[in-house]
Amino acid sequence: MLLKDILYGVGLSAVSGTTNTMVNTICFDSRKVGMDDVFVAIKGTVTDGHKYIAKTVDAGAKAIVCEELPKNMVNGVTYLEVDNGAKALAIMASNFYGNPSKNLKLVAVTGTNGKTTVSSLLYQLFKRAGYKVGLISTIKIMVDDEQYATSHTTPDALVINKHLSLMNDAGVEFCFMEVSSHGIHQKRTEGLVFEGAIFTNLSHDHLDYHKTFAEYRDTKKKLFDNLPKKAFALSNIDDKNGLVMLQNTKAKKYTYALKTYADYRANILENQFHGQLLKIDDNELWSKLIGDFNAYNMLAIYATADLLGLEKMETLRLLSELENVDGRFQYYISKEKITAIVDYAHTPDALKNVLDTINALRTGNENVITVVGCGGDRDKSKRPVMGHIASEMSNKTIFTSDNPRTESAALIIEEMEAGVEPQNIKKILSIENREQAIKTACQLAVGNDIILVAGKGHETYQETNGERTDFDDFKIVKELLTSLNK
Ligand SMILES: CC(=O)N[C@H]1[C@@H](OP(=O)(O)OP(=O)(O)OC[C@H]2O[C@@H](n3ccc(=O)[nH]c3=O)[C@H](O)[C@@H]2O)O[C@H](CO)[C@@H](O)[C@@H]1O[C@H](C)C(=O)N[C@@H](C)C(=O)N[C@H](CCC(=O)O)C(=O)O
Ligand SMILES: Nc1ncnc2c1ncn2[C@@H]1O[C@H](COP(=O)(O)OP(=O)(O)OP(=O)(O)O)[C@@H](O)[C@H]1O
Ligand SMILES: N[C@H](CCC[C@H](N)C(=O)O)C(=O)O
Ligand SMILES: [Mg+2]
Repeated sequence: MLLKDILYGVGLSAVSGTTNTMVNTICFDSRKVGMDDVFVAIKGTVTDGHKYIAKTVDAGAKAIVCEELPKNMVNGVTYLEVDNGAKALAIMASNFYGNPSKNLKLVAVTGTNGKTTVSSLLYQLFKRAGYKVGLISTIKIMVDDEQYATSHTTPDALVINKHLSLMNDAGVEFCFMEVSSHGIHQKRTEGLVFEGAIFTNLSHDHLDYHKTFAEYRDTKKKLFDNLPKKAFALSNIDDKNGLVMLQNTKAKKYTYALKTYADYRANILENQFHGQLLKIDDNELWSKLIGDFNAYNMLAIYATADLLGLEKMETLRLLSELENVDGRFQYYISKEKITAIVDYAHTPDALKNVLDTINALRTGNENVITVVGCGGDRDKSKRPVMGHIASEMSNKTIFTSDNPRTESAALIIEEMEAGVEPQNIKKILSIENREQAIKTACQLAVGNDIILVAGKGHETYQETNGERTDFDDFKIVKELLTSLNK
């Protein structure tokens, strides 16, 4: 493709060389640069792409996009100076793939919890309504029925646009995508044209990366600030930051809530283990997904379907058919009626919500046994808080490992233990090996007890020192209960 076409809409502050030249592809990692590529230098959290410019020229790069022109420029190579490398990359990626977000209705879902649930269920609902649909989520990318693996909740701009372009080829009309705060901050979604954006909620997470809660909130808000006028901005105003998200947006504003007046409202009429009865817009609806948090998710989906033009009664009918997303309140009931629940709750708020939901469903003296850990190389400040919540809200808690990455699992567990209040200390155990921890929970459980295995949900690995070994909470807990003949 012609370099000048890739650069359309990228503000250039200095140019050396010609842009009227063909380039092969766009690259932002020097280790992957090949002949005739354009390399975009990005300042990252670990290193700075600008350090590798000379290397990429040696590897055959035909053009360099950077925030400061290097002192030594090689003849025949085009150097382009931009304000922000990450932003330039996103716009270039969009141009390179033919601005695919313009050819479908792209809806962003942001918030601390519920992004995967809301976007995956919207995908399911629109599929059931007969449309061709796309999904970009933590679990997978779907180009209608075609599945692709993914490594990020919000992938880099090249991956996003490549898959959106595949969606264009497949005739996809609607695409639902998770937009994480890392994604917004690193400008992975810059240059995308959104039809609308949904805010689910905001609570404690990623304070290692964003430093303060205000910065974390303002990063999420940017998604709404940048929406076009014709888009919709849909926000949960029961959340105390719900209105903040809408403050400066040009888009059409819509609200949803369970507890206060809003454009879209719902009530929970009945809550059972197998589902809940909701009232949305004066119509009753049976949802297979339980818990107050899923009432919010259902309402967000209903509102979005309405804003995208689906017929309300049809939406209500389809909502009642939706199935749980993998690893989100996924449960198994054993022979002895022990219920094992696997849930991706990896933030204090999610853990509290799941335990609230479980505790509200208890009918007798059954025990709740929670197995939980916290990820390594991620927000450390959530560890004691999650330790406190688990031990306070369960009869027995087993702290264990959850992707320790480069940290010591034992030290992470100690940080969780630090949050346990004196009266709860006798309720906790710490077993570093996650399989052993789950096994102990299974051994302790008797008929009607509930085992919650939290934090990894759909994940099928355990990551230690950069190595991933197979690990699947749901499979393991089910196998253990069976082998223990429970
Ligand atoms: C902290 C973080 O988000 N890091 C992301 C970031 O990497 P980075 O800033 O560390 O990059 P870096 O290593 O400093 O390198 C800077 C630049 O130099 C380049 N480089 C580097 C080395 C070299 O030899 N040559 C070279 O050119 C790199 O390609 C990069 O362009 O940019 C990379 C490319 O897009 C991402 O893959 C990487 O995600 C890492 C792996 C990650 O774990 N991210 C997680 C925390 C994340 O993004 N999570 C959110 C979900 C959060 C949620 O659930 O809410 C997500 O959206 O997935
Ligand atoms: N609307 C919600 N409000 C609060 N908690 C929720 C909500 N929806 C789901 N949860 C809880 O949070 C967990 C994670 O949900 P989900 O995977 O949908 O969130 P996410 O925002 O995609 O997370 P991530 O940031 O890791 O991608 C669930 O397993 C459940 O415990
Ligand atoms: N999207 C979340 C996933 C956390 C899941 C947990 N199992 C872990 O590995 O920490 C994050 O990047 O913080
Ligand atoms: Mg997600």
